[in-house]
Amino acid sequence: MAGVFAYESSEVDWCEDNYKHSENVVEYFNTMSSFIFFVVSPIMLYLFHPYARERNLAVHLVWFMMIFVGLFSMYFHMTLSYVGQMLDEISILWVLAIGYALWFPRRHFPFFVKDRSSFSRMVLVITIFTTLSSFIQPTVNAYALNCFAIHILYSLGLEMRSCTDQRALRLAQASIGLWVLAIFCWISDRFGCSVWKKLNFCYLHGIWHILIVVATAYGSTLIAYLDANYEIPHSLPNLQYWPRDNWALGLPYIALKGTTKTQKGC
Ligand SMILES: CCCCCCCC/C=C\CCCCCCCC(=O)N[C@@H](CO)[C@H](O)/C=C/CCCCCCCCCCCCC
Ligand SMILES: [Ca+2]
Ligand SMILES: [Zn+2]
Repeated sequence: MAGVFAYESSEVDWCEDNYKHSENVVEYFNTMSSFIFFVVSPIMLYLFHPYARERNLAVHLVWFMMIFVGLFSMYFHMTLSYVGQMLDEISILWVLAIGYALWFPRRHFPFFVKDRSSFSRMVLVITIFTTLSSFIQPTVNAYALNCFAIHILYSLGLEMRSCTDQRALRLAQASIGLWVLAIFCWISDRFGCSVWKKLNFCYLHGIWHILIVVATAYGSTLIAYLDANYEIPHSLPNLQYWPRDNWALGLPYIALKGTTKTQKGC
């Protein structure tokens, strides 16, 4: 039993050299780069607040859970233990489940689902089942999680087809661009390690951490914005950037401008 907590008890070992900078931390850069979760999550909790107050305070669960994803990611890379890997992957699964339950567009619900509460209950049952199944073959979990990302991109593509809102379109391009870069780093670290070792650059998984957190900040704001246009159009949702609206590298958020119904472009 204690073996599942043992250092390097996970079958996964990322490209970064083990114990290079510390005898207690297996992958130092991968562990430290997970700190980005603790920086971005509180800011996103703050930026999501006006939208969450209007729509549903449960929205805060997404970025609240992301703090735990960061914590478990740090623990995983510090130990490369089996428990660390499972906590890291299962926490990502639950963030995705919360995102689906909150934001999956009502008009795309399966025919037998009548409202969002039934849909959320269905997501809960599937997530519990998937959590239990994740212990059967832990090495395939990460690939299965990435398939959810592909489904999110597909659903976003469908939504954006009829969108004429330039800010939303720009945010979609940025989110997808960041996700593509992130997934390139993740796959390259997994399968191209020998090449990166020759180049003496084994930090791609750490870079993935940074890119995927920013992609999630961009992507979740865009999804929430599309949701706000359908669910709370009277609050006139508007996309802005923090800390300054004209700063292209800021974090996006939804500003609510009022209470009059208007026709939007998405
Ligand atoms: C309509 C549905 C809306 C759902 C939106 C919810 C979006 C947030 C979902 C997930 C957060 C991703 C957190 C990533 C944590 C990375 C930790 C990590 O690096 N773990 C690795 C091991 O250390 C592990 O191998 C990684 C496994 C793969 C994880 C795949 C995550 C999918 C990310 C989905 C991102 C959506 C971006 C949207 C872009 C338009
Ligand atoms: Ca390693
Ligand atoms: Zn990681």
